[in-house]
Amino acid sequence: MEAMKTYLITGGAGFIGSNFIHYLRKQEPQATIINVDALTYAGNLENIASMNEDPRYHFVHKDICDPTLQQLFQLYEIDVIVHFAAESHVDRSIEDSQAFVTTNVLGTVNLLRMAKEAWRTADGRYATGKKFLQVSTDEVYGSLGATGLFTETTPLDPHSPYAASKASADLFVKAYYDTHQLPMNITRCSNNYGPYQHVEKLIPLVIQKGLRKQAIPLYGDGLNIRDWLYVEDHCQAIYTVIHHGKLGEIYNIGGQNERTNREIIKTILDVLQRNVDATLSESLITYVTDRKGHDRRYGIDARKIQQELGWKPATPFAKGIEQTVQWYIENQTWLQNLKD
Ligand SMILES: NC(=O)c1ccc[n+]([C@@H]2O[C@H](COP(=O)([O-])OP(=O)(O)OC[C@H]3O[C@@H](n4cnc5c(N)ncnc54)[C@H](O)[C@@H]3O)[C@@H](O)[C@H]2O)c1
Ligand SMILES: Cc1cn([C@H]2C[C@H](O)[C@@H](COP(=O)(O)OP(=O)(O)O[C@H]3O[C@H](C)C(=O)[C@H](O)[C@H]3O)O2)c(=O)[nH]c1=O
Repeated sequence: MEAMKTYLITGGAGFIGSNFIHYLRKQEPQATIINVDALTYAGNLENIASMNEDPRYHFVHKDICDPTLQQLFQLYEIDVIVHFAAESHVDRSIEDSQAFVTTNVLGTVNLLRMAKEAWRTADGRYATGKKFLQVSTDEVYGSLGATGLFTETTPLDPHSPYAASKASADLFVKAYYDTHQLPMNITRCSNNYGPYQHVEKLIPLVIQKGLRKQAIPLYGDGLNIRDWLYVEDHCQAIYTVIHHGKLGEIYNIGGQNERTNREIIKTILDVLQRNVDATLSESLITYVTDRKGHDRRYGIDARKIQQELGWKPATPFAKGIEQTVQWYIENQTWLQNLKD
């Protein structure tokens, strides 16, 4: 039987990190889970409140740039680092990119240095079972035209400061593998949706505005395309890569579910009309000035993870969006309690 693992999760109070902690606990009831989160505006302890009584769960309120995090490697025999913590919102990175460089680049390098120090043995090798999992994004590849998909060998061509900071972090993770053989994988996923996502992001924003009958801002011509994946499917993909991913490899993750932003908004309004208010109308959609440098289309070729590791998305979009809208309807106080 495999020994119980100890996981260091960064950013576990955010959207995907908190969903991952719930997913991991279901898969491994005995695993030790350490959640390091600085609780920025995007971190919310309510997302993981159900873990509070769990004796094998430990919350550490710290910044990933803090060098004293090294102490955690003395306190615990950490096996896997799942690195979610990041400044994650493109619009904020356009306003001011400093925090993106600090957290996404310098914070990642701090973690890589600590993992190398803690995990490397005197002969320069690493014990089996150690892994640094860098949770990255398809935005590092830039933007697609009308055809084609991002593969793992698509050249990096980030456009927003957010994407540039994630691409830079990915390159440091790769450099630690190439130079120090630090055991790692990088995953690059498309747009996620589901419970606990901050209202600054398109899908929760549309649900909130719809519930309040307020104008829904749609950037540019509304025809930019994203490839949407239900967050639990992303969590399952990450878990699969942790356990079966070949060291040093990059895996794209996506839902084969491309939609225009206009289509996404209409779908959500349709769910709200059926469940909450039959009078809601598309007239709430308000075209606003486009995002600067707005990537036109993302589309993921996920054949590598599907064929080599056997992962595929389990949640059809119609089902995922219905249960997501339902979750926000039932958790409106969660929406109101968010920090700006
Ligand atoms: N949201 C998406 O659609 C998507 C898609 C692909 C990849 N990703 C990547 O997944 C990861 C998680 O994204 P998300 O949408 O859950 O983000 P999020 O903004 O919801 O959560 C980020 C979390 O990181 C924490 N954090 C931020 N700076 C920190 C610091 N310096 N030290 C410690 N903690 C810090 C925040 O408090 C928060 O809990 C990110 O790395 C992001 O790049 C996101
Ligand atoms: C907030 C908002 C967004 N939009 C548009 C802009 C995008 O074309 C699309 C989705 O925007 P959002 O900011 O929700 O997500 P992306 O910019 O695609 O980035 C997201 O997906 C990737 C993979 C990550 O890696 C990011 O962390 C994550 O935030 O809707 C609007 O039209 N109006 C709005 O008010």
